[in-house]
Amino acid sequence: MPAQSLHPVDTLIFARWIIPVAPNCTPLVEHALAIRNGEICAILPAKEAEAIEAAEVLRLDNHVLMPGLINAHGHAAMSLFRGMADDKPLHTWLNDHIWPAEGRWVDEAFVRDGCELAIAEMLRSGTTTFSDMYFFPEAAAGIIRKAGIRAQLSFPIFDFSCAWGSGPDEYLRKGLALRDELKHSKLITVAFGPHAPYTVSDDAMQRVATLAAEADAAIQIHLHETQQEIDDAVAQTGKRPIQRLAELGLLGPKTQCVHLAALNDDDIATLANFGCHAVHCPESNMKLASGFSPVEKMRAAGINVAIGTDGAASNNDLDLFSEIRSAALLGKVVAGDASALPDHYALTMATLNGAKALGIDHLVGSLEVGKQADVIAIDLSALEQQPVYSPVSQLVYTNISHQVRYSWIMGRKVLDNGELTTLDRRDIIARAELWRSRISGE
Ligand SMILES: CSC[C@H]1O[C@@H](n2cnc3c(O)ncnc32)[C@H](O)[C@@H]1O
Ligand SMILES: [Zn+2]
Repeated sequence: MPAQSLHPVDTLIFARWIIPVAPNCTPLVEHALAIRNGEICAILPAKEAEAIEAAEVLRLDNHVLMPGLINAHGHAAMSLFRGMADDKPLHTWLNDHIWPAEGRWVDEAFVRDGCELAIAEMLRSGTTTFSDMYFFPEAAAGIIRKAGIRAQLSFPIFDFSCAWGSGPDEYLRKGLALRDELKHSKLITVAFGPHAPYTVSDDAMQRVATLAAEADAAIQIHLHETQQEIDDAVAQTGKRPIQRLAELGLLGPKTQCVHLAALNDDDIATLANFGCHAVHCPESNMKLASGFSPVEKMRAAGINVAIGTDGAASNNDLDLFSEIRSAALLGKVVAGDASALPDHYALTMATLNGAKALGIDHLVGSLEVGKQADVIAIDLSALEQQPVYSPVSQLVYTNISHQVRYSWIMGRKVLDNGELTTLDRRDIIARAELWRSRISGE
């Protein structure tokens, strides 16, 4: 597109490198990206871009521009439980610590404050889209709107009562009402969030499958997280959870399967046949000693694999760049092959693959003309990144998240030279400390 036809644009960003992710991660050197009405309207060599008129121009020497990161699984409000129950295996962590604490503390105010803390952390470390599965998703939606971040809200469904509702009937009614309320939202989508095979009955699973198909909605579920989950299921039902979900109609191209840290080759073939997406959470899987996800085998089978942090109570941060690095390193160990999970694939998992998993790859996940301007800028001039042979390598293998300087979501600047523009960092920290002292009984 000739530069003259682009006048005027809202934002014009010159950068040393642009990593578009699609068609690939090969960096464009000394290029510029132009934004108009929240969309990317041009990516062109810097020299040509000088002719473009813009309301705002940024010249980011030694920065790399790339698509905002997509955290495909988490429980944002659990940030307020960060560090509360460490060094325990999943089932002890959940049954003896987290579920009792949630029963005691989680209400709308907890979700609002925890969600705001999580979003602030995610924005500061380069995430522009996240997927959340937690109680009071309406409260999360309010904070998401305030922050200006993009999100998928997977409303929770399980067989038990909680502060948000009495059981599957109420969860489905409230979740569908939220989906209806947000149907015109440009930033939020609403998905079904059946918690896990071991907390949702066959009847509730079937209702989720039917209602999600009717609504053409996505489903996100914790699945095959530990070998114990599978052994218990086989003992109780005679079936592996993936097989049971396949029979109940839960698996399909809109199903996002989180963890998958205990899989055999038949499980992988089933997920691939149904076109399911995988969400890999390497740090949570390691911290809870849940298992190893065979990412390379899933990739070879044609499964789209995205990345998530899980909640900050099992990670213990929401830094997706560090998750990318963990995924790349662990992928090599699990495959027994140093060439497994190469840097460009790890970066794609946290961007375009995340967008595909959440069904929003027509909008975000790569820097392409016509896509929404969800863009981040990372400064590669710090000592810890020198020398820069390859910006993709620096992003994946060095400690980079503190170098995220700018972030735009739908063209709106939400991180400006490292400062949040929509949220008050000090106020968020003060409220987190209040929750800590309340929960600690001080
Ligand atoms: C029903 S809201 C979500 C529910 O999930 C719990 N949770 C957090 N992390 C995990 C995990 O790794 N596996 C299973 N369940 C998890 C969270 O505490 C909420 O109760
Ligand atoms: Zn989870």
